[in-house]
Amino acid sequence: MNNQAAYAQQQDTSNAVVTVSGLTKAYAGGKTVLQDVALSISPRECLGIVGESGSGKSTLARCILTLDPFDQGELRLDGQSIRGLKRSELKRIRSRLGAVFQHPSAALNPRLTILQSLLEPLDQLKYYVPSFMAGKSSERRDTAEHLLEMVKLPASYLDKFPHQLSGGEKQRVTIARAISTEPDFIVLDEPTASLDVTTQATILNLLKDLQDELGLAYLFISHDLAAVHFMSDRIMVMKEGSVLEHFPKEALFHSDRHPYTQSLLEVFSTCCLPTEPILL
Ligand SMILES: Nc1ncnc2c1ncn2[C@@H]1O[C@H](COP(=O)(O)OP(=O)(O)OP(=O)(O)O)[C@@H](O)[C@H]1O
Repeated sequence: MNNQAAYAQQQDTSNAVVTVSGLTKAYAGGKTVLQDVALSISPRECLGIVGESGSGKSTLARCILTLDPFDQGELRLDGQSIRGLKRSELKRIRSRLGAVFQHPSAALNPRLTILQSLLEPLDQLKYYVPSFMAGKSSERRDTAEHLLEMVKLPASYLDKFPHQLSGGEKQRVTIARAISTEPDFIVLDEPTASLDVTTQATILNLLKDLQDELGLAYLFISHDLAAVHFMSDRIMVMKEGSVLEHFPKEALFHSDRHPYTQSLLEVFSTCCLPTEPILL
């Protein structure tokens, strides 16, 4: 057994919020984009995924979010296999998942106020009262105000439209929306890639604080190796749809890393990392 297989086998998957095994997918008429992918994510844990463009990171995220079908393998969310689930069961499971993507402008309907956008997911769960509002007001506006407070935006933003917010503020709104239904697990697919460096750091810190406060598990996808190192407990490297290696984050800079991982580090340090591996 190689180190990689031994490390994967050490993961305790008994209470994992997400478990993927043997996941394989090809787009219609195209080549295989995911090949025998396996991973698990425990409660309160962050798994970082890195790999060059086109290596299948976002496709994997979409499969885990049940937004894309896959051809082979198994996906378990909160211990339950999604295979053969009824629509109502899938809807309930989906409400336990959150997602934050690269472009907040694309994620927010320009014609809706921040109040309307924020409450879209909760509106779909008709009788659900989030625990953070238990014993408090059941007014929608109060719930939305509380969500904005959690991402450090003032209540006055509720009546604004997305074009009146900066990129970082819009991303805070999408984060507030992602946590509104109290998911256990959130996919963060390049959540800071469209933001300037200072805003990137504040958003990453916010995501870390929310993870601690709410006990969230994350799947964090990024080309920014410093950000992945900062956010993640474990790191998985993907190449051409397969998992190349998988290690605790402390081992990112070890000399026995796969040559491909070392080449990612080299490219990153040349373009983005002049002195220190961690910017935050
Ligand atoms: N809807 C689609 N139809 C067909 N092929 C697709 C589709 N979406 C992605 N692909 C292909 O699947 C492969 C993996 O794409 P994916 O977006 O998952 O990679 P990625 O690692 O997330 O890339 P990036 O870092 O650039 O976001 C690529 O070859 C891409 O062209």
